[in-house]
Amino acid sequence: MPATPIPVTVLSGFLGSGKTTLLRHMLRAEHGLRLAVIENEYSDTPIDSRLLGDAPVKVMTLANGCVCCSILGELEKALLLLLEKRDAGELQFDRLVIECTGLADPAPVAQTFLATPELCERYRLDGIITLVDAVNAGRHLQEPIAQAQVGFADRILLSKTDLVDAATLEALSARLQRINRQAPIHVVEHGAVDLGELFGVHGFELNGNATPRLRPVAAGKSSDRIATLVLTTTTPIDLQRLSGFMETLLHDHGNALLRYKGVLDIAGESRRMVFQGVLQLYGFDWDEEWGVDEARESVIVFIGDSLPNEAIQESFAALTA
Ligand SMILES: Nc1nc2c(ncn2[C@@H]2O[C@H](COP(=O)(O)OP(=O)(O)OP(=O)(O)O)[C@@H](O)[C@H]2O)c(=O)[nH]1
Repeated sequence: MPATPIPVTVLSGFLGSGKTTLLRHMLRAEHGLRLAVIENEYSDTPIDSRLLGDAPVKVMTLANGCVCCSILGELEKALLLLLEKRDAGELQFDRLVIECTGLADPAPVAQTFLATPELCERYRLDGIITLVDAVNAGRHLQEPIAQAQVGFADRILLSKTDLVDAATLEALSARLQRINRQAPIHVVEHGAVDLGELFGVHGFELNGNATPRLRPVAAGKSSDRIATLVLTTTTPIDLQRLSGFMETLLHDHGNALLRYKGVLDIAGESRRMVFQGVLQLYGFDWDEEWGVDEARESVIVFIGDSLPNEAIQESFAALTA
């Protein structure tokens, strides 16, 4: 029987946003999970300098049974090494957390799990968690990469909220929610947060989880590069025309579509169609049937980078015209 894939959480967030602080909390928390952590960066924190030597990958088992792995360079090598050691009974862990560097785009890390066959079988990308530093967010979010980190997230965590007033926090939450209307926002206090909110996200699975859940946003227009675009219609959509629409969109803007999810009412079909994707990688499937009295509605949510919203809305409207 194939082994159950190991769930993987990618931890992203701009420089100094509290990733290491959260990791420490994760490694200390009494959750009963055996975590493996990959620190995908070179930094001067004590844990790293102890781990890094000449070897590209160093693995250390912590006192509580968690595994900490530090790499210089290739993530794939570290992932395969962890599997090898786990299969040989040298390491035990049932969940993996990968800390990205503050300046990194989390997409390549996520794509490693979606596009590398040996890794897809043994690991399951569970979710991307992005930390946002409430004190420095104004400055950080001027950087497109910091906005992209928010755009890719399944969960957004706000750190250092103890240092800002309620109005600042509210304005920041509204801004983040406009960038990414799908991800719930949680406060993390010096790394402390309910881990139940962060693990078991199933953010990249189609069945039961592709239906977009839109968070309410305050009125106002987004001035950020990364923003959420929502397309809806109550008219059933022709499957072929939909395929054409998606193909064109992916061809023209594939690299700008950070995350997207949809549930669709397809003409002549009693089941709902669900799909989701990251950049050019996407999958779709037929899901449950629509209920007899259920109001059918197609909803697609794109979190995109500088998308021509009006043009996309027009071509979508033309599908059912
Ligand atoms: N006041 C306050 N400080 C915090 C909080 N979370 C983290 N910090 C502090 O913020 C600083 C940066 O935290 P780190 O956990 O090192 O951040 P990081 O994202 O790992 O940083 P890099 O790896 O350099 O990108 C540290 O001094 C933490 O103690 C918080 O909720 N409140």
